[in-house]
Amino acid sequence: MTGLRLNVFFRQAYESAWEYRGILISLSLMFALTVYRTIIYPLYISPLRHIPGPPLFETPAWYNPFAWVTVPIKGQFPAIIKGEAGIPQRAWLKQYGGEKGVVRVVGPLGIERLMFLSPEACESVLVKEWTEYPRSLREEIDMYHGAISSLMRVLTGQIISARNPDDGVVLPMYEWMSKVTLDIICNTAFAYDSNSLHDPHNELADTYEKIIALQNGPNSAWLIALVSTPGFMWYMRSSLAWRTRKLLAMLPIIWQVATVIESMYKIRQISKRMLEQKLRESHVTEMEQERKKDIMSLLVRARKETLESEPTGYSLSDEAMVDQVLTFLGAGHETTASGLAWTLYLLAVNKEAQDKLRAEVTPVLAANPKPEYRTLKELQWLDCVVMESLRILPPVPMTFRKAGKADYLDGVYVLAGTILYIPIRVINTWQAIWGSDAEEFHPECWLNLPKSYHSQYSLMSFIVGPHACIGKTMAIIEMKTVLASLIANFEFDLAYEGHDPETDSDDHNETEG
Ligand code: HEM
Repeated sequence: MTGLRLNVFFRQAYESAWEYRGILISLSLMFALTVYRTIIYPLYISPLRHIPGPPLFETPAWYNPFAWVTVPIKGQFPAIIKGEAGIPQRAWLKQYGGEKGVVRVVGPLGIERLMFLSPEACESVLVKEWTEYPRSLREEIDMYHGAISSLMRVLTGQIISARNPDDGVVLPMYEWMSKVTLDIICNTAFAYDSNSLHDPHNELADTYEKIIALQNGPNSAWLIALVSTPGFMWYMRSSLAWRTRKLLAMLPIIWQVATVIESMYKIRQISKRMLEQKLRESHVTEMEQERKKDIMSLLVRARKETLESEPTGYSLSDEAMVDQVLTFLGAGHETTASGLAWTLYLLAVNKEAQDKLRAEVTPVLAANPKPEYRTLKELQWLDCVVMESLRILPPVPMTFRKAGKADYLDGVYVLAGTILYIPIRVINTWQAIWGSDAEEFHPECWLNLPKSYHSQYSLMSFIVGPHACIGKTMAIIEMKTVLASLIANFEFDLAYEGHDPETDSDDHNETEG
Protein backbone atom coordinates (compact mmCIF):
# COMPACT_ATOMS: atom_id res chain seq x y z
CA MET A 1 0.00 0.00 0.00
CA THR A 2 2.74 2.49 1.03
CA GLY A 3 4.66 1.70 -2.14
CA LEU A 4 1.54 2.42 -4.21
CA ARG A 5 0.87 5.76 -2.44
CA LEU A 6 4.45 6.85 -2.95
CA ASN A 7 4.18 5.90 -6.56
CA VAL A 8 1.05 8.07 -6.97
CA PHE A 9 2.72 10.92 -5.11
CA PHE A 10 5.79 10.85 -7.37
CA ARG A 11 3.66 10.60 -10.51
CA GLN A 12 1.56 13.63 -9.43
CA ALA A 13 4.70 15.54 -8.47
CA TYR A 14 6.24 14.71 -11.84
CA GLU A 15 3.09 15.83 -13.71
CA SER A 16 2.89 19.14 -11.79
CA ALA A 17 6.60 19.75 -12.33
CA TRP A 18 6.14 19.07 -16.04
CA GLU A 19 3.14 21.42 -16.20
CA TYR A 20 5.06 24.21 -14.46
CA ARG A 21 8.42 23.34 -16.04
CA GLY A 22 8.86 26.85 -17.47
CA ILE A 23 8.56 28.45 -14.02
CA LEU A 24 10.72 25.78 -12.40
CA ILE A 25 13.48 26.14 -14.99
CA SER A 26 13.43 29.96 -14.58
CA LEU A 27 13.56 29.64 -10.77
CA SER A 28 16.44 27.15 -10.95
CA LEU A 29 18.34 29.39 -13.34
CA MET A 30 17.77 32.38 -11.07
CA PHE A 31 18.95 30.37 -8.07
CA ALA A 32 22.07 29.18 -9.90
CA LEU A 33 22.80 32.71 -11.12
CA THR A 34 22.37 34.12 -7.59
CA VAL A 35 24.73 31.49 -6.13
CA TYR A 36 27.24 32.20 -8.88
CA ARG A 37 27.01 36.00 -8.52
CA THR A 38 26.98 36.17 -4.73
CA ILE A 39 29.30 33.31 -3.71
CA ILE A 40 31.23 31.64 -6.53
CA TYR A 41 32.23 34.78 -8.43
CA PRO A 42 33.48 36.94 -5.52
CA LEU A 43 35.20 34.04 -3.72
CA TYR A 44 36.73 32.01 -6.57
CA ILE A 45 36.57 33.80 -9.93
CA SER A 46 36.79 37.58 -9.60
CA PRO A 47 40.20 38.91 -10.69
CA LEU A 48 39.96 41.25 -7.68
CA ARG A 49 39.63 38.38 -5.18
CA HIS A 50 43.32 38.58 -4.16
CA ILE A 51 43.10 42.21 -3.07
CA PRO A 52 42.98 42.27 0.73
CA GLY A 53 39.78 43.28 2.46
CA PRO A 54 37.32 42.15 5.12
CA PRO A 55 36.43 38.47 4.51
CA LEU A 56 32.95 37.83 3.16
CA PHE A 57 32.53 34.89 5.54
CA GLU A 58 34.00 35.21 9.02
CA THR A 59 35.15 31.74 10.19
CA PRO A 60 32.07 30.87 12.34
CA ALA A 61 29.75 31.78 9.46
CA TRP A 62 30.98 28.80 7.44
CA TYR A 63 29.27 26.52 9.99
CA ASN A 64 26.02 28.45 10.07
CA PRO A 65 23.67 27.39 7.23
CA PHE A 66 21.54 30.52 7.71
CA ALA A 67 24.64 32.66 7.06
CA TRP A 68 25.09 30.93 3.72
CA VAL A 69 21.89 32.67 2.61
CA THR A 70 22.16 36.05 4.36
CA VAL A 71 25.90 36.79 4.05
CA PRO A 72 26.13 36.59 0.24
CA ILE A 73 22.97 38.68 -0.15
CA LYS A 74 24.04 41.41 2.26
CA GLY A 75 27.84 41.31 1.81
CA GLN A 76 29.58 43.89 4.02
CA PHE A 77 26.50 46.13 3.87
CA PRO A 78 25.38 45.50 7.51
CA ALA A 79 28.80 46.67 8.81
CA ILE A 80 28.60 49.75 6.57
CA ILE A 81 25.11 50.83 7.56
CA LYS A 82 25.42 49.94 11.24
CA GLY A 83 28.70 51.80 11.60
CA GLU A 84 29.15 55.52 11.59
CA ALA A 85 29.80 56.89 8.11
CA GLY A 86 33.37 56.27 6.96
CA ILE A 87 34.41 54.48 10.16
CA PRO A 88 34.17 50.81 9.01
CA GLN A 89 36.03 51.84 5.85
CA ARG A 90 38.78 53.46 7.93
CA ALA A 91 39.11 50.32 10.06
CA TRP A 92 39.35 48.12 6.93
CA LEU A 93 41.96 50.37 5.34
CA LYS A 94 44.01 50.26 8.54
CA GLN A 95 43.73 46.49 8.83
CA TYR A 96 44.02 45.40 5.21
CA GLY A 97 45.15 48.45 3.22
CA GLY A 98 48.90 47.78 3.39
CA GLU A 99 51.37 50.44 2.42
CA LYS A 100 49.45 51.85 -0.51
CA GLY A 101 45.99 51.71 1.04
CA VAL A 102 44.04 49.55 -1.39
CA VAL A 103 41.10 47.52 -0.10
CA ARG A 104 38.36 45.40 -1.64
CA VAL A 105 34.91 45.21 -0.06
CA VAL A 106 32.12 42.91 -1.21
CA GLY A 107 28.77 44.69 -1.05
CA PRO A 108 25.22 43.30 -1.39
CA LEU A 109 24.69 40.61 -4.06
CA GLY A 110 28.43 40.04 -4.49
CA ILE A 111 29.05 43.46 -6.05
CA GLU A 112 32.64 44.42 -5.36
CA ARG A 113 33.90 47.85 -4.38
CA LEU A 114 37.48 49.07 -4.26
CA MET A 115 38.98 51.81 -2.10
CA PHE A 116 42.14 53.71 -3.00
CA LEU A 117 43.84 56.27 -0.79
CA SER A 118 46.80 57.55 -2.77
CA PRO A 119 46.76 61.00 -4.39
CA GLU A 120 47.79 59.33 -7.68
CA ALA A 121 44.69 57.12 -7.71
CA CYS A 122 42.41 60.01 -6.61
CA GLU A 123 43.92 62.17 -9.32
CA SER A 124 43.27 59.55 -12.03
CA VAL A 125 39.68 58.89 -10.95
CA LEU A 126 38.51 62.39 -10.03
CA VAL A 127 40.62 64.76 -12.14
CA LYS A 128 42.75 63.51 -15.04
CA GLU A 129 40.41 60.83 -16.31
CA TRP A 130 37.15 61.84 -14.72
CA THR A 131 35.14 61.11 -17.87
CA GLU A 132 36.27 57.49 -17.61
CA TYR A 133 35.02 57.22 -14.02
CA PRO A 134 31.49 58.60 -14.22
CA ARG A 135 29.33 58.95 -11.17
CA SER A 136 27.25 55.85 -11.05
CA LEU A 137 24.32 57.49 -9.57
CA ARG A 138 23.61 60.04 -9.33
CA GLU A 139 28.08 84.96 -2.37
CA GLU A 140 25.83 86.52 -1.77
CA ILE A 141 26.52 87.31 1.90
CA ASP A 142 23.75 89.92 2.13
CA MET A 143 21.24 87.21 1.38
CA TYR A 144 22.29 85.32 4.54
CA HIS A 145 21.85 88.04 7.09
CA GLY A 146 18.03 88.10 7.06
CA ALA A 147 17.88 84.39 7.92
CA ILE A 148 20.68 84.68 10.50
CA SER A 149 18.93 87.59 12.29
CA SER A 150 15.73 85.53 12.40
CA LEU A 151 17.68 82.60 13.87
CA MET A 152 19.14 84.85 16.59
CA ARG A 153 15.65 86.17 17.47
CA VAL A 154 14.10 82.69 17.59
CA LEU A 155 16.88 81.21 19.76
CA THR A 156 16.87 84.23 22.10
CA GLY A 157 13.07 83.86 22.42
CA GLN A 158 13.45 80.18 23.34
CA ILE A 159 16.00 80.97 26.04
CA ILE A 160 13.97 83.83 27.52
CA SER A 161 10.84 81.70 27.72
CA ALA A 162 12.72 78.90 29.55
CA ARG A 163 11.89 78.45 33.25
CA ASN A 164 15.46 79.26 34.36
CA PRO A 165 17.02 81.21 31.50
CA ASP A 166 20.34 81.50 33.38
CA ASP A 167 20.68 77.69 33.36
CA GLY A 168 20.33 77.61 29.59
CA VAL A 169 17.96 75.53 27.53
CA VAL A 170 18.26 72.28 25.58
CA LEU A 171 17.56 72.95 21.89
CA PRO A 172 17.69 70.61 18.89
CA MET A 173 20.42 72.57 17.09
CA TYR A 174 20.53 70.31 14.04
CA GLU A 175 16.87 71.16 13.32
CA TRP A 176 17.52 74.88 13.69
CA MET A 177 20.59 74.62 11.46
CA SER A 178 18.49 72.81 8.88
CA LYS A 179 15.87 75.60 8.96
CA VAL A 180 18.37 78.44 8.66
CA THR A 181 20.23 76.77 5.77
CA LEU A 182 16.92 76.07 3.97
CA ASP A 183 15.92 79.75 4.27
CA ILE A 184 19.36 80.80 2.99
CA ILE A 185 19.41 78.45 0.00
CA CYS A 186 15.79 79.30 -0.98
CA ASN A 187 16.68 82.96 -0.93
CA THR A 188 19.85 82.33 -2.94
CA ALA A 189 18.26 79.90 -5.40
CA PHE A 190 14.87 81.58 -6.03
CA ALA A 191 14.78 84.79 -3.99
CA TYR A 192 11.96 82.89 -2.22
CA ASP A 193 11.28 83.47 1.45
CA SER A 194 10.68 79.97 2.86
CA ASN A 195 10.55 81.49 6.35
CA SER A 196 10.93 78.06 7.91
CA LEU A 197 12.46 79.62 11.03
CA HIS A 198 9.18 81.37 11.85
CA ASP A 199 6.56 79.44 9.97
CA PRO A 200 6.60 75.70 10.72
CA HIS A 201 3.78 75.21 8.18
CA ASN A 202 5.60 76.66 5.20
CA GLU A 203 4.89 74.29 2.29
CA LEU A 204 8.50 73.87 1.14
CA ALA A 205 10.03 73.64 4.64
CA ASP A 206 7.36 71.17 5.67
CA THR A 207 8.06 68.96 2.66
CA TYR A 208 11.83 68.98 3.21
CA GLU A 209 11.29 68.19 6.88
CA LYS A 210 9.41 65.03 5.91
CA ILE A 211 12.31 63.83 3.74
CA ILE A 212 14.87 64.67 6.44
CA ALA A 213 12.83 62.84 9.09
CA LEU A 214 13.02 59.73 6.89
CA GLN A 215 16.77 60.12 6.41
CA ASN A 216 17.34 60.31 10.15
CA GLY A 217 14.59 57.90 11.14
CA PRO A 218 14.93 54.35 12.47
CA ASN A 219 14.45 52.79 9.02
CA SER A 220 16.96 55.00 7.22
CA ALA A 221 19.24 52.00 6.58
CA TRP A 222 16.44 50.39 4.57
CA LEU A 223 15.88 53.56 2.63
CA ILE A 224 19.59 53.72 1.72
CA ALA A 225 19.49 50.06 0.69
CA LEU A 226 16.44 50.76 -1.53
CA VAL A 227 18.09 53.81 -3.12
CA SER A 228 21.20 51.71 -3.87
CA THR A 229 19.13 49.00 -5.62
CA PRO A 230 19.89 48.96 -9.36
CA GLY A 231 17.07 50.59 -11.32
CA PHE A 232 15.61 52.40 -8.31
CA MET A 233 16.60 55.89 -9.48
CA TRP A 234 15.20 55.15 -12.94
CA TYR A 235 11.91 54.16 -11.29
CA MET A 236 11.87 57.29 -9.11
CA ARG A 237 12.26 59.53 -12.15
CA SER A 238 9.58 57.75 -14.17
CA SER A 239 5.86 58.53 -14.18
CA LEU A 240 5.35 54.97 -12.88
CA ALA A 241 6.58 56.14 -9.47
CA TRP A 242 3.79 58.72 -9.25
CA ARG A 243 1.16 56.25 -10.47
CA THR A 244 2.16 53.52 -8.00
CA ARG A 245 2.79 55.72 -4.94
CA LYS A 246 -0.54 54.92 -3.22
CA LEU A 247 0.15 51.20 -3.51
CA LEU A 248 3.65 51.66 -2.07
CA ALA A 249 2.23 53.71 0.82
CA MET A 250 0.41 50.58 2.04
CA LEU A 251 3.53 48.37 2.27
CA PRO A 252 5.72 48.13 5.39
CA ILE A 253 9.05 49.97 5.12
CA ILE A 254 8.44 50.69 1.40
CA TRP A 255 5.88 53.37 2.43
CA GLN A 256 8.91 55.66 2.90
CA VAL A 257 9.46 55.61 -0.84
CA ALA A 258 5.88 56.88 -1.34
CA THR A 259 6.64 59.80 1.00
CA VAL A 260 9.79 60.59 -1.00
CA ILE A 261 7.84 60.47 -4.30
CA GLU A 262 5.10 62.79 -2.99
CA SER A 263 7.64 65.19 -1.45
CA MET A 264 9.74 65.31 -4.63
CA TYR A 265 6.60 65.99 -6.65
CA LYS A 266 5.56 68.81 -4.29
CA ILE A 267 9.02 70.41 -4.32
CA ARG A 268 9.03 70.25 -8.13
CA GLN A 269 5.56 71.87 -8.30
CA ILE A 270 6.65 74.70 -5.98
CA SER A 271 9.80 75.25 -8.07
CA LYS A 272 7.73 75.32 -11.28
CA ARG A 273 5.42 77.97 -9.79
CA MET A 274 8.48 80.03 -8.90
CA LEU A 275 9.89 79.64 -12.41
CA GLU A 276 6.58 80.83 -13.91
CA GLN A 277 6.77 83.93 -11.75
CA LYS A 278 10.40 84.56 -12.85
CA LEU A 279 9.36 84.18 -16.49
CA ARG A 280 6.58 86.77 -15.98
CA GLU A 281 9.09 89.11 -14.30
CA SER A 282 11.56 88.67 -17.17
CA HIS A 283 9.12 90.45 -19.52
CA VAL A 284 9.33 93.55 -17.36
CA THR A 285 12.18 95.71 -18.61
CA GLU A 286 15.31 95.93 -16.53
CA MET A 287 14.62 99.58 -15.76
CA GLU A 288 11.38 98.56 -14.08
CA GLN A 289 12.62 95.61 -12.09
CA GLU A 290 15.49 95.40 -9.67
CA ARG A 291 18.23 93.25 -11.25
CA LYS A 292 17.77 90.07 -9.20
CA LYS A 293 20.72 87.90 -8.23
CA ASP A 294 19.08 84.61 -7.26
CA ILE A 295 20.15 81.55 -9.28
CA MET A 296 16.79 81.07 -11.01
CA SER A 297 16.56 84.72 -12.13
CA LEU A 298 20.14 84.46 -13.44
CA LEU A 299 19.23 81.33 -15.45
CA VAL A 300 16.05 82.92 -16.85
CA ARG A 301 17.96 86.07 -17.83
CA ALA A 302 20.84 84.07 -19.38
CA ARG A 303 18.36 82.05 -21.46
CA LYS A 304 16.54 85.19 -22.63
CA GLU A 305 19.84 86.80 -23.65
CA THR A 306 21.02 83.64 -25.47
CA LEU A 307 17.75 83.37 -27.40
CA GLU A 308 17.84 87.07 -28.34
CA SER A 309 21.41 86.84 -29.68
CA GLU A 310 21.16 83.35 -31.18
CA PRO A 311 17.51 82.30 -31.70
CA THR A 312 18.38 78.82 -33.04
CA GLY A 313 21.18 78.11 -30.51
CA TYR A 314 21.10 75.77 -27.47
CA SER A 315 19.21 76.98 -24.43
CA LEU A 316 17.90 75.34 -21.27
CA SER A 317 14.29 74.14 -21.29
CA ASP A 318 11.96 75.13 -18.42
CA GLU A 319 12.21 71.60 -17.08
CA ALA A 320 16.05 71.68 -17.16
CA MET A 321 16.04 75.00 -15.31
CA VAL A 322 13.85 73.58 -12.56
CA ASP A 323 16.22 70.58 -12.39
CA GLN A 324 19.25 72.84 -11.98
CA VAL A 325 17.68 74.75 -9.13
CA LEU A 326 16.45 71.58 -7.42
CA THR A 327 20.00 70.17 -7.57
CA PHE A 328 21.20 73.27 -5.76
CA LEU A 329 18.47 73.02 -3.16
CA GLY A 330 19.17 69.34 -2.52
CA ALA A 331 22.96 69.58 -2.54
CA GLY A 332 23.29 72.81 -0.61
CA HIS A 333 20.84 72.55 2.25
CA GLU A 334 21.40 69.48 4.43
CA THR A 335 25.17 69.39 3.83
CA THR A 336 25.69 72.86 5.26
CA ALA A 337 23.22 72.20 8.09
CA SER A 338 25.05 69.08 9.22
CA GLY A 339 28.43 70.84 8.85
CA LEU A 340 27.16 73.56 11.20
CA ALA A 341 25.58 71.15 13.68
CA TRP A 342 28.77 69.07 13.89
CA THR A 343 30.86 72.21 14.39
CA LEU A 344 28.64 73.27 17.32
CA TYR A 345 29.02 69.79 18.79
CA LEU A 346 32.82 69.90 18.46
CA LEU A 347 32.89 73.34 20.07
CA ALA A 348 30.64 72.16 22.91
CA VAL A 349 33.15 69.39 23.62
CA ASN A 350 36.20 71.65 23.15
CA LYS A 351 35.27 74.64 25.29
CA GLU A 352 38.71 76.20 24.99
CA ALA A 353 38.39 76.36 21.21
CA GLN A 354 34.87 77.82 21.64
CA ASP A 355 36.06 80.55 24.04
CA LYS A 356 38.91 81.43 21.72
CA LEU A 357 36.46 81.75 18.83
CA ARG A 358 34.14 83.94 20.92
CA ALA A 359 37.04 86.21 21.80
CA GLU A 360 37.80 86.56 18.09
CA VAL A 361 34.29 87.12 16.69
CA THR A 362 32.59 89.18 19.44
CA PRO A 363 34.43 92.49 18.83
CA VAL A 364 33.95 92.11 15.06
CA LEU A 365 30.21 91.56 15.36
CA ALA A 366 29.89 94.31 17.99
CA ALA A 367 31.36 96.75 15.46
CA ASN A 368 29.08 95.45 12.68
CA PRO A 369 26.46 92.74 13.32
CA LYS A 370 26.29 92.06 9.56
CA PRO A 371 29.97 91.85 8.66
CA GLU A 372 31.11 91.58 5.07
CA TYR A 373 32.79 88.41 3.94
CA ARG A 374 36.12 90.19 3.59
CA THR A 375 36.01 90.90 7.33
CA LEU A 376 35.14 87.29 8.25
CA LYS A 377 37.80 85.92 5.90
CA GLU A 378 40.50 87.59 7.96
CA LEU A 379 39.44 85.80 11.16
CA GLN A 380 42.08 83.13 11.51
CA TRP A 381 40.59 81.01 14.29
CA LEU A 382 37.14 80.98 12.65
CA ASP A 383 38.81 79.59 9.53
CA CYS A 384 40.71 76.95 11.53
CA VAL A 385 37.54 75.81 13.35
CA VAL A 386 35.42 75.50 10.19
CA MET A 387 38.13 73.69 8.19
CA GLU A 388 38.90 71.32 11.05
CA SER A 389 35.25 70.45 11.55
CA LEU A 390 34.86 69.79 7.80
CA ARG A 391 37.99 67.63 8.00
CA ILE A 392 37.12 65.28 10.84
CA LEU A 393 33.32 65.21 10.38
CA PRO A 394 32.71 65.86 6.66
CA PRO A 395 28.97 66.21 5.87
CA VAL A 396 29.45 63.93 2.86
CA PRO A 397 31.73 61.20 4.29
CA MET A 398 31.75 58.98 1.22
CA THR A 399 30.95 59.06 -2.47
CA PHE A 400 31.26 56.65 -5.39
CA ARG A 401 32.48 56.32 -8.94
CA LYS A 402 32.12 53.48 -11.44
CA ALA A 403 35.05 52.43 -13.65
CA GLY A 404 34.00 53.11 -17.25
CA LYS A 405 37.10 51.33 -18.59
CA ALA A 406 39.42 48.54 -17.49
CA ASP A 407 42.78 49.92 -16.36
CA TYR A 408 45.48 49.82 -13.71
CA LEU A 409 45.04 51.96 -10.60
CA ASP A 410 47.87 51.81 -8.04
CA GLY A 411 49.08 48.63 -9.75
CA VAL A 412 45.68 46.91 -9.45
CA TYR A 413 43.92 45.89 -12.66
CA VAL A 414 40.42 47.29 -12.21
CA LEU A 415 37.71 45.92 -14.47
CA ALA A 416 35.20 48.18 -16.20
CA GLY A 417 32.02 48.45 -14.13
CA THR A 418 33.78 48.13 -10.76
CA ILE A 419 32.40 50.45 -8.10
CA LEU A 420 35.02 52.65 -6.44
CA TYR A 421 34.52 54.19 -3.05
CA ILE A 422 35.93 57.67 -2.65
CA PRO A 423 36.58 57.40 1.11
CA ILE A 424 36.36 61.12 1.96
CA ARG A 425 36.32 60.79 5.74
CA VAL A 426 39.10 58.20 5.73
CA ILE A 427 41.42 60.38 3.63
CA ASN A 428 40.59 63.43 5.80
CA THR A 429 41.66 61.58 8.95
CA TRP A 430 44.46 59.36 7.64
CA GLN A 431 47.41 59.29 10.04
CA ALA A 432 50.07 59.12 7.29
CA ILE A 433 48.86 62.55 6.13
CA TRP A 434 47.57 64.20 9.28
CA GLY A 435 49.75 62.67 12.02
CA SER A 436 49.05 60.41 14.97
CA ASP A 437 46.14 62.56 16.27
CA ALA A 438 44.48 62.66 12.83
CA GLU A 439 41.08 61.61 14.18
CA GLU A 440 40.92 64.34 16.83
CA PHE A 441 39.73 67.95 16.65
CA HIS A 442 42.78 70.24 16.52
CA PRO A 443 41.86 73.50 14.76
CA GLU A 444 45.44 74.77 15.26
CA CYS A 445 46.73 72.22 12.72
CA TRP A 446 45.50 74.63 10.00
CA LEU A 447 48.04 77.21 11.20
CA ASN A 448 50.90 74.83 10.49
CA LEU A 449 49.89 72.14 8.03
CA PRO A 450 51.87 68.87 8.10
CA LYS A 451 54.55 68.36 5.43
CA SER A 452 52.61 65.39 4.05
CA TYR A 453 49.56 67.65 3.35
CA HIS A 454 48.65 67.83 -0.32
CA SER A 455 46.60 70.90 -1.26
CA GLN A 456 44.17 68.88 -3.40
CA TYR A 457 44.08 65.34 -2.07
CA SER A 458 44.45 65.57 1.71
CA LEU A 459 41.09 67.25 2.43
CA MET A 460 38.40 65.77 0.25
CA SER A 461 35.25 67.18 1.91
CA PHE A 462 34.21 68.86 -1.35
CA ILE A 463 36.14 66.33 -3.48
CA VAL A 464 38.18 67.49 -6.51
CA GLY A 465 37.82 67.51 -10.27
CA PRO A 466 34.99 68.53 -12.59
CA HIS A 467 32.35 67.04 -10.28
CA ALA A 468 33.72 68.80 -7.20
CA CYS A 469 31.19 70.75 -5.15
CA ILE A 470 30.37 73.98 -6.95
CA GLY A 471 28.92 75.36 -3.73
CA LYS A 472 32.19 75.02 -1.78
CA THR A 473 32.87 78.75 -1.47
CA MET A 474 29.26 79.49 -0.60
CA ALA A 475 29.20 76.65 1.96
CA ILE A 476 32.31 77.89 3.76
CA ILE A 477 31.14 81.50 3.79
CA GLU A 478 27.69 80.43 4.98
CA MET A 479 29.13 78.28 7.76
CA LYS A 480 31.44 81.08 8.90
CA THR A 481 28.69 83.71 8.86
CA VAL A 482 26.17 81.62 10.81
CA LEU A 483 28.81 80.34 13.25
CA ALA A 484 30.22 83.80 14.00
CA SER A 485 26.75 85.10 14.97
CA LEU A 486 25.91 82.02 17.04
CA ILE A 487 29.18 82.01 18.98
CA ALA A 488 29.14 85.77 19.57
CA ASN A 489 25.62 85.54 21.02
CA PHE A 490 25.38 82.18 22.76
CA GLU A 491 27.42 79.62 24.66
CA PHE A 492 27.15 75.98 23.62
CA ASP A 493 27.35 72.95 25.91
CA LEU A 494 26.47 69.30 25.47
CA ALA A 495 22.79 68.66 26.26
CA TYR A 496 23.89 66.32 29.05
CA GLU A 497 27.13 64.88 30.45
CA GLY A 498 28.54 62.24 28.11
CA HIS A 499 26.22 63.19 25.22
CA ASP A 500 27.66 61.38 22.21
CA PRO A 501 25.76 62.09 18.99
CA GLU A 502 28.04 59.70 17.10
CA THR A 503 26.43 56.77 18.83
CA ASP A 504 23.01 58.41 19.31
CA SER A 505 22.31 58.59 15.59
CA ASP A 506 22.74 56.09 12.84
CA ASP A 507 23.77 58.78 10.40
CA HIS A 508 25.39 57.04 7.46
CA ASN A 509 25.80 59.33 4.56
CA GLU A 510 26.28 57.09 1.59
CA THR A 511 25.33 59.09 -1.46
CA GLU A 512 24.62 56.91 -4.40
CA GLY A 513 21.95 58.25 -6.64
C1 HEM B 1 29.50 72.00 3.93
C2 HEM B 1 28.71 71.96 2.90
C3 HEM B 1 28.91 71.12 1.66
C4 HEM B 1 29.64 69.99 1.47
C5 HEM B 1 30.49 69.23 2.48
C6 HEM B 1 29.46 69.60 0.07
C7 HEM B 1 30.07 68.50 -0.51
C8 HEM B 1 29.86 68.10 -1.81
C9 HEM B 1 30.46 66.95 -2.42
C10 HEM B 1 31.41 65.98 -1.74
C11 HEM B 1 30.01 66.88 -3.70
C12 HEM B 1 30.40 65.85 -4.75
C13 HEM B 1 29.56 64.63 -4.67
C14 HEM B 1 30.02 63.66 -5.73
O1 HEM B 1 30.55 64.04 -6.76
O2 HEM B 1 29.82 62.48 -5.54
C15 HEM B 1 29.11 68.01 -3.90
C16 HEM B 1 28.43 68.28 -5.08
C17 HEM B 1 27.64 69.39 -5.26
N1 HEM B 1 27.41 70.40 -4.38
FE1 HEM B 1 28.11 70.50 -2.50
N2 HEM B 1 28.63 70.50 -0.53
C18 HEM B 1 28.27 71.45 0.39
C19 HEM B 1 27.47 72.56 0.18
C20 HEM B 1 26.95 72.92 -1.03
C21 HEM B 1 26.20 74.14 -1.29
C22 HEM B 1 25.91 75.24 -0.26
C23 HEM B 1 25.79 74.09 -2.59
C24 HEM B 1 24.97 75.07 -3.40
C25 HEM B 1 24.83 76.28 -3.21
C26 HEM B 1 26.29 72.86 -3.15
C27 HEM B 1 26.08 72.47 -4.44
C28 HEM B 1 26.57 71.32 -4.97
C29 HEM B 1 26.22 70.87 -6.31
C30 HEM B 1 25.30 71.59 -7.30
C31 HEM B 1 26.88 69.66 -6.49
C32 HEM B 1 26.84 68.80 -7.70
C33 HEM B 1 25.63 67.90 -7.50
C34 HEM B 1 25.47 67.01 -8.67
O3 HEM B 1 26.20 67.11 -9.64
O4 HEM B 1 24.60 66.17 -8.54
N3 HEM B 1 26.99 72.18 -2.18
N4 HEM B 1 29.06 68.73 -2.74
